[in-house]
Amino acid sequence: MLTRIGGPRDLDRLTPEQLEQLAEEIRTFLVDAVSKTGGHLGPNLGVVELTIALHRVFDSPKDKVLFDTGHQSYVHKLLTGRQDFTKLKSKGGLSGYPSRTESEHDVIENSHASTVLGWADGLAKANEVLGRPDHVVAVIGDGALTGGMAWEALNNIAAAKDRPLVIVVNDNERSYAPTIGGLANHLATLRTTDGYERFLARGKDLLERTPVVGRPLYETLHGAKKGLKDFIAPQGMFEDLGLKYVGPIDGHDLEALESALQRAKRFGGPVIVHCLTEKGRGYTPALLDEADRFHAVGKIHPDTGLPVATSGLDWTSVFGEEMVKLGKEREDIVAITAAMLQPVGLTKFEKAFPDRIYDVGIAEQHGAVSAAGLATGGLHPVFAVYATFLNRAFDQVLMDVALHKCGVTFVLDRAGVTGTDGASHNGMWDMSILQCVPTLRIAAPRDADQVRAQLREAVAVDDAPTVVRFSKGAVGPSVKAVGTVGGMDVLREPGTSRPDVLLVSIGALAPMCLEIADLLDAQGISTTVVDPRWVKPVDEAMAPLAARHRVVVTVEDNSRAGGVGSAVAQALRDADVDVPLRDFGIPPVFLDHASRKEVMAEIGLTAPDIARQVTGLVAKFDGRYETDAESRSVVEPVRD
Ligand SMILES: Cc1ncc(C[n+]2csc(CCOP(=O)(O)OP(=O)(O)O)c2C)c(N)n1
Ligand SMILES: CC(=O)[C@@H](O)[C@H](O)COP(=O)(O)O
Ligand SMILES: [Mg+2]
Repeated sequence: MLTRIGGPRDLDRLTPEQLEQLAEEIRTFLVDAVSKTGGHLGPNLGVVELTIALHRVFDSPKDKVLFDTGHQSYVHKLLTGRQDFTKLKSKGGLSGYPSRTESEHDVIENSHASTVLGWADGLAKANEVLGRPDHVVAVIGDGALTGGMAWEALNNIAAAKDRPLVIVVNDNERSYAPTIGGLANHLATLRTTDGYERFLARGKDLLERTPVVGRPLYETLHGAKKGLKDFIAPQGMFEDLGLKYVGPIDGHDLEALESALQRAKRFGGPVIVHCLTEKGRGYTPALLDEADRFHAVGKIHPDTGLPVATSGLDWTSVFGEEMVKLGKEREDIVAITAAMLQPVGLTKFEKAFPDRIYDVGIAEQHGAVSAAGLATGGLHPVFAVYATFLNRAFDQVLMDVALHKCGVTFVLDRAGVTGTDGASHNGMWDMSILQCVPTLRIAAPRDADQVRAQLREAVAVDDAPTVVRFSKGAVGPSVKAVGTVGGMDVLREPGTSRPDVLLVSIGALAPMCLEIADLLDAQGISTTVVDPRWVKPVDEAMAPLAARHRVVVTVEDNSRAGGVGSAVAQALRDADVDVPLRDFGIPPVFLDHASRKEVMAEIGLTAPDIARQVTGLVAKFDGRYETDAESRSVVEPVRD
């Protein structure tokens, strides 16, 4: 059945039995395909019937079918002519999210949550201004609904009672973990609405059979029905906003879904269709996964759901383990997650200190502001969040945390190129946007030992924000310092008092920088490799050290635009050290999905690429030195 679907209109001729068969085939396909490639298996298993119904009731691409976060758009892809999942999330294969270059049916490409309603509001307004009778349908998860932007949009959408817009709430009661907060509770009461209806029906029947008092009592109660309903199932929130509410609908009942979506389509104004779905539906290993219902899996055995390959020690675990130790040592340390407890490594901390961890939902801005409150209240919050998701909380870091001198530590996981989740997931902006936050300090640990050490240094700062940022996946080899200069670690001495290159190695790129030094050495070029550890502010010893070299090279897993390289260059200028500097990093472009290794090669962040360019650079400058040679090296030996 599935292979006969080349586009949404092929769904129209299917009988109810064939639609059920199609749903079954899609689930089988998803488990089979995604177990081979990895991806968002759980979320997509939960939206099979919903996506089929959406594409039967609405006419994409004329009607716009939008997905929040986009990780649950695999079924949409299958129904819109894309059924080769063999290279899902790999270079040259399908993106794990909607992609305009893939299909005219795709609109929102970024994977940052809670934006779909804003998009929908804009598109609906455009239809209105341009007189287009087309529909806009926005699918938003209960998790994404915990993001503030969703409510900013709802507030605007509700203001236009006659502007058609269909909002489908895909309510599976989970982000990764069960969704938190007042909204989740509200949605939960709505789920009991049909229980409420049964309660009313029973009550009416009983009262009508009760002689004398029954009827008048029923009339009184019926009059109180609105109040009663709001009490038992307060769906008033949406209706009070001026939004028509349809639901709750069984999100796996194709007939019920189509009927509700047809009603919504005809409504002629903003309408919410509240669908109850099951994340991981139809696949037992996902349903049994209490942590996150196989929200995002790697390659797994399809029959057991067990990972095909076990990964070694990863950055996230090193952080998580150290947090538990810190939690035992300091009662003032609390943790914050934005709906990603397990992915950011706080599961053990939560088990050890259940009263000292806060899951704020997908609400990074609130996470940052509440951290300012926690710090002002005498605690030291550690907000663990993916680097790319902190972008949206920049103003809160600047104006709430830093301006008020709050001791808050932001731990940025997935910093640098992550690759397979595409452009919006790379943690490539943090060391640029945070450069301009006064008093904020940034640590970029190079290995597990440095994560532990720098996390401790960070939580020791109680009057300014600190940031500790590290990569995705397995942590690299331990890289020992051979000396120190100022607060910086020397990873390789040049072996001469007249070294050619000062190579500034940032964070996890230390092994690559040592490889660059080896390649330069083979060319007869001497190199000092230094790891600043704290990249913001630039260490005071950097400029004098640079002055003792012919050229300076910085290498970072962050955008070149306003990154550490720019900051070092500025520090040299401020110190009147006029040594040629080349900064290597991520170009300020959106990077197509591919493996991290492939992306790093594409952007030239590899040892051979950089060594080749540095060789040319050294040859270009005739060796003019800023300072006369001093007999003694400025490197302090590491005392064991
Ligand atoms: C701003 C932002 N923060 C965090 C994430 C990570 N993330 C991706 S999907 C997800 C959960 C989404 O839950 P929901 O909207 O209910 O969709 P479901 O997976 O349940 O279908 C989270 C937290 C994100 N994509 N964007
Ligand atoms: C869609 C989303 O934002 C997350 O699910 C993300 O894809 C997970 O990324 P990791 O696989 O790096 O944890
Ligand atoms: Mg959900």
